[in-house]
Amino acid sequence: MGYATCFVCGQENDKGLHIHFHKDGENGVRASFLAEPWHEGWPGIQHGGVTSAILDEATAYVTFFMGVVAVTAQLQVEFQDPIRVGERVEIEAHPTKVTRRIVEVDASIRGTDGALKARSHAKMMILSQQQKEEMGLANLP
Ligand SMILES: CCCCCCCC(=O)SCCNC(=O)CCNC(=O)[C@H](O)C(C)(C)COP(=O)(O)OP(=O)(O)OC[C@H]1O[C@@H](n2cnc3c(N)ncnc32)[C@H](O)[C@@H]1OP(=O)(O)O
Repeated sequence: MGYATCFVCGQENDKGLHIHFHKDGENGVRASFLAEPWHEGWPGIQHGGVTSAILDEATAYVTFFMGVVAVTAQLQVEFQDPIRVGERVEIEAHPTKVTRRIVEVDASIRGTDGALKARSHAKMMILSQQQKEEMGLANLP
């Protein structure tokens, strides 16, 4: 699923996070992740950029499963509680508003006990055929 070389989900990206996202209900997305030592910023704490990349990807998978080619135009992240190295977290995303060109998505990361670690609100812009061509994505559905 997704793209083999993607930094977050690509199974062929040696340096990637290798997160497997799956559909949850009609439009939702779910995944799980274990923070490793090489994902830290401050000692023992997952880097906020890694957290943001995971939220961005979960958001993108909502549109991916909708069958449109979209890019993140806006991503607003709240970091609520540190994600510790060695800690498993659960990731979830779902659409909140769909218009002709923009899909708004809420995503969250929680501990296995359900405690909120981070959440985001994003706007995904659905690309026109011309934009797909300009970005080299014309061969995608
Ligand atoms: C399977 C998973 C694959 C992995 C995917 C990972 C997801 C990603 O991280 S994608 C990479 C990161 N994102 C990007 O690189 C996107 C870079 N940005 C762009 O390419 C462009 O700015 C793009 C396409 C978002 C918008 O460009 P464009 O379509 O020309 O916008 P434009 O025509 O000016 O505006 C259209 C409307 O959207 C609005 N808009 C444009 N940009 C934004 C924005 N950033 N935020 C909010 N609204 C915006 C405009 O205000 C306008 O609204 P209205 O029609 O009401 O006036």
